[in-house]
Amino acid sequence: MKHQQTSFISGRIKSVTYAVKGFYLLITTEHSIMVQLTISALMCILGFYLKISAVEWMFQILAIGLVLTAESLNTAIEAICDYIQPNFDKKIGFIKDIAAGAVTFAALTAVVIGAIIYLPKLI
Ligand SMILES: Nc1ncnc2c1ncn2[C@@H]1O[C@H](COP(=O)(O)OP(=O)(O)OP(=O)(O)O)[C@@H](O)[C@H]1O
Repeated sequence: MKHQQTSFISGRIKSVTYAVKGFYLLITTEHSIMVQLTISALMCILGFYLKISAVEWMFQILAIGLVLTAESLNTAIEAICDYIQPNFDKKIGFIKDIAAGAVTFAALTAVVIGAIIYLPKLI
């Protein structure tokens, strides 16, 4: 029982370590993530500058998390596609297109949230 508990805990610690490694890889090697992080940082500076409310911060952070998560999963799907089929393939093209479409859904959501928060303060 004690051994099982130890392996459960060490297994969880290993999983977190791999997840942190993946996070580090995403932010240091993936240009699309770097671009999204830069936009997110600029939005946060704007948020501080215009003193948005706590609820507005929550929505902004949710929108940023949504876009970064979608972009990260899209990157993973692209990597799988490139690994299993490096050559041109119509089905791979379709898979990559719909994965990118998911990012567009997230980005549109973030744009609408951003517009609701900032347009009344800027116009
Ligand atoms: N192996 C392939 N076969 C068919 N079409 C492909 C293939 N690879 C890419 N494509 C097409 O090119 C588009 C862009 O693919 P790519 O992997 O370059 O994505 P990207 O968003 O430009 O990636 P990155 O994050 O590297 O800039 C895909 O959505 C798809 O339409």
